[in-house]
Amino acid sequence: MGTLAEEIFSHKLGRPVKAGDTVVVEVDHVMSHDTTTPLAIQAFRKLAQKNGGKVFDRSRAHLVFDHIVPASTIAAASLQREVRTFAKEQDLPILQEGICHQVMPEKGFVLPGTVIVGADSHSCTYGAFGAFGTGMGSTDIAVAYATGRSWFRIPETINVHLTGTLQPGVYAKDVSLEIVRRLGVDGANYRAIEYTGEVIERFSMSERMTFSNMAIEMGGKAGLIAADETTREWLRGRTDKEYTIVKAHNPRYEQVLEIDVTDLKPLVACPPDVNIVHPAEEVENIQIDQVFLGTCTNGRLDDLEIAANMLRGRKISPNLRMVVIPASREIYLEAMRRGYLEIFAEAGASVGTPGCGPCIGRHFGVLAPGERALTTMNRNFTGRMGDPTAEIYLGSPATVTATALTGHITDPRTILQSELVLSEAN
Ligand SMILES: CC(C)[C@H](C(=O)O)[C@@H](O)C(=O)O
Ligand code: SF4
Repeated sequence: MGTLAEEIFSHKLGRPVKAGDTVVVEVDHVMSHDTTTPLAIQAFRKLAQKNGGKVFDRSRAHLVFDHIVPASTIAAASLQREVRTFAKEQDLPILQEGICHQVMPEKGFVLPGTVIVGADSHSCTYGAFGAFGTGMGSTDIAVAYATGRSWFRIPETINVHLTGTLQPGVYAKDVSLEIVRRLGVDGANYRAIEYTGEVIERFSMSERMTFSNMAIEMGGKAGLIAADETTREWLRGRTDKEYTIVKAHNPRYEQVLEIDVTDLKPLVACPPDVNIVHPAEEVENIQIDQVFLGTCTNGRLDDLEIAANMLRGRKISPNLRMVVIPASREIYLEAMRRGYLEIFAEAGASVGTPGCGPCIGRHFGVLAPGERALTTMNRNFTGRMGDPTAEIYLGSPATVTATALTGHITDPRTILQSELVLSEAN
């Protein structure tokens, strides 16, 4: 009997546990990336001596290069060389084919009922698969690499229950922003968020990942969605491992937030916090210097498809730049086959290699003082994309693309209205 978080931990431990319990669990997978692995290595070297200096299980430890790839500075290149040396010592591959949170599921490492820890705050994305995924600091990750175990205080759960039907032009990202608006940036501190309801059930894995990904923007430890046939279908061909679909049973939630999505409009989060959310139509006069379509929140094939359908045969506004970065190589290749990359390039966008891109301002697409960006990212913190006086606005791929066409924040419904793309995209 319990919430999805309680059920996952009970399943892992083979005994019933509940929120508030502190447990030590054998983790299923451990992940760190190019910017967090160097620190983890330092801690690991101290900790792992008695293990013969080896990671607990080569098949469950994952080094991903995604944040600054290919390296853009000498400092980044040097740190990456350090990680490569470590990877050789440990006989571990380096996964350099996209954003960690996209690549981990694609490789079949994220399975329902499992526990996954990552040295990145958006490791909560794995919750979309009914896995307890959470971010940890590099030292905790070093412990997990050395021992294969982590300790957890099982979190209380906030249930976000979504009903109704989305209007054309309104997407999973808009609903996610509405949830942050209602709960606030610390409304789920140390809690798990469990997303339920007919809207979630209808959503694809990609859309579900957008929700789970943004749980941390409310302080959430995890953003859980019970696995179902949609999950099974997505995982088919990606793993031959057995897994158990764990569900909540008579859960006792700390709080329930019900949202009927029917009247929601396209939304934009304004700087400097993700919960400063306004309907796009109310902030339409804001001029934008750069739009960015990508990241672990919205850099997947369906996101690119929405943008490609809107940009086909058109040019972006001469007053801004557009950067498009597919979240993984798999997505990049499929987008290429479908002709999306060609549409982006012909429209005037810069298409980048899979990875985090401009998301943390350390690769390319950096903002100058006072510039404004509208992006599909999950965070709009001050200074994140470059100069601290630059401003970051967040929206759906459709809102970002509509804005690319006009040069100022634009409600995508004004562009989509007369188009077939409306019915295709929803
Ligand atoms: C660089 C990394 C530690 C960071 C995180 O943990 O989230 C980044 O991915 C981010 O999105 O801000
Ligand atoms: S895409 Fe952005 S939010 Fe996601 S892991 Fe990379 S830097 Fe973090």
